[in-house]
Amino acid sequence: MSKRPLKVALLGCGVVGSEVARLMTTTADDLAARVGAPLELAGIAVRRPNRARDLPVDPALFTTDALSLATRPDVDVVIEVIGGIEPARTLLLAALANGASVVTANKALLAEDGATLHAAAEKHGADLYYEAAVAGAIPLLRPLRESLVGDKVKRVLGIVNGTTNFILDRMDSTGAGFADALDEATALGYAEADPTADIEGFDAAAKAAILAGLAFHTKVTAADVYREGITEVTAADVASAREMNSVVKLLAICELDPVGESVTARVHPAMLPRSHPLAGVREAYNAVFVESEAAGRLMFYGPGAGGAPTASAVLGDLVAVCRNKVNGGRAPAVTSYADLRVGGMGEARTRYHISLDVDDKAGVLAQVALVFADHEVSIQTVRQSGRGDDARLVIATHVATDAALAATVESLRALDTVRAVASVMRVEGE
Ligand SMILES: NC(=O)C1=CN([C@@H]2O[C@H](COP(=O)(O)OP(=O)(O)OC[C@H]3O[C@@H](n4cnc5c(N)ncnc54)[C@H](OP(=O)(O)O)[C@@H]3O)[C@@H](O)[C@H]2O)C=CC1
Ligand SMILES: N[C@@H](CC=O)C(=O)O
Repeated sequence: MSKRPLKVALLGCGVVGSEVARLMTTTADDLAARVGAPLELAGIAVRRPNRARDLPVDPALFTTDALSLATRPDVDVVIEVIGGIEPARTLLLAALANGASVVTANKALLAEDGATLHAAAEKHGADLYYEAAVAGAIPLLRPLRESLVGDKVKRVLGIVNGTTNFILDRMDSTGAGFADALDEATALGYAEADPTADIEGFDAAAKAAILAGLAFHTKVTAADVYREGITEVTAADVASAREMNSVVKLLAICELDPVGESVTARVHPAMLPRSHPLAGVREAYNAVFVESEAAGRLMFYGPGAGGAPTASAVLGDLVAVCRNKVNGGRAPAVTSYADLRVGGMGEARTRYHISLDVDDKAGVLAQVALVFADHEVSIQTVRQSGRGDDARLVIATHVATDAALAATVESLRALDTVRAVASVMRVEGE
């Protein structure tokens, strides 16, 4: 084993960083054996150095001067688990310019400015690894970057946000309210520092951008991703889904068009039949299907958020970049040669379920059908349940444009036999 310890600067010591610090300390011998050199924590940058932290590390390691720590000449690797765009971007660019390799879990930054970080890593001969940025503990980015690089990926589809999956699962399985379920997800360390990023779909959109870029060898940013969060999903939507033996999930879908010229990436809630494999993904777990030409359909599944699971992915990257330091190598380059057109969602393929609370009278179906015909929107199936005040129609339809959907829903609302439009939900996987 090489005798010189590799020095590691840890930027951030919150939900993820504290588990990284704990595991680096408690598994130091194993990590040293796997790397071929001991790893030494050079310092830990935080905002509040005097905050009580129950960690087996020397309190003298804590500092508020993240920039000095990240650019210390003796630091070999910088781990960034602060989050957000700034100061993280400045710190990582300074660390890379200093020749340090970088491990980060920061999907927001990678999805906004990953190209600049990759260019800096390339220029300074340093590594940039970020397995923890997408789907927590699940090994997914390295399989895309390395294992599948000889294949042609055509589609990536899955659940990539633990917090929203936790909320939707609680609403479905225990009838919990949205706010209570979000509080629970936050207390468990799943949510972002500002949980708006989770519930409005920004976090999943950032992950979709990273996945699409790696899968299709092109540049995709979060701004390219069509995004809807789960704040509009109501208890009625979840109940409608349950009535139809379905669940509501927040999906991220990245697709290469059939001729391979353009890419779409979208994030939105959708109903999935309970028989669909993604419907069984509970709590803060994530699952992602990767469909490629030669391999076919692969499924990646595991804990998508939380301190220890995410720290596992960070430590995997840490060992990889340290091995590269010891052996004088570098990670395989991330390719973005394809320069594909990037767009949002293809509206023509949008399927919806529209649930109507109706008066249980003869003629209601004919009235509803006429509305769809008037707007030139085709009905795929109609299911009727309940009687009297509980009567409900669920109409599966294919809508070409958002305007046609809005006009159809407005006309349905105006019918005297329709008491309420209970939910309008996009559908996948039937
Ligand atoms: N939580 C999760 O399940 C997952 C998180 N991630 C990503 O990991 C990163 C960290 O997340 P998480 O641990 O949950 O976040 P936390 O909010 O729990 O921790 C953030 C840490 O950064 C420190 N910090 C904040 N601002 C500064 C600053 N200006 N200078 C130095 N330190 C600073 C905080 O210091 P102090 O402790 O003093 O407040 C805290 O230790 C984010 O990018 C997140 O998206 C990725 C996958 C899963
Ligand atoms: N807030 C994120 C954390 C992991 O990326 C999530 O809930 O998935």
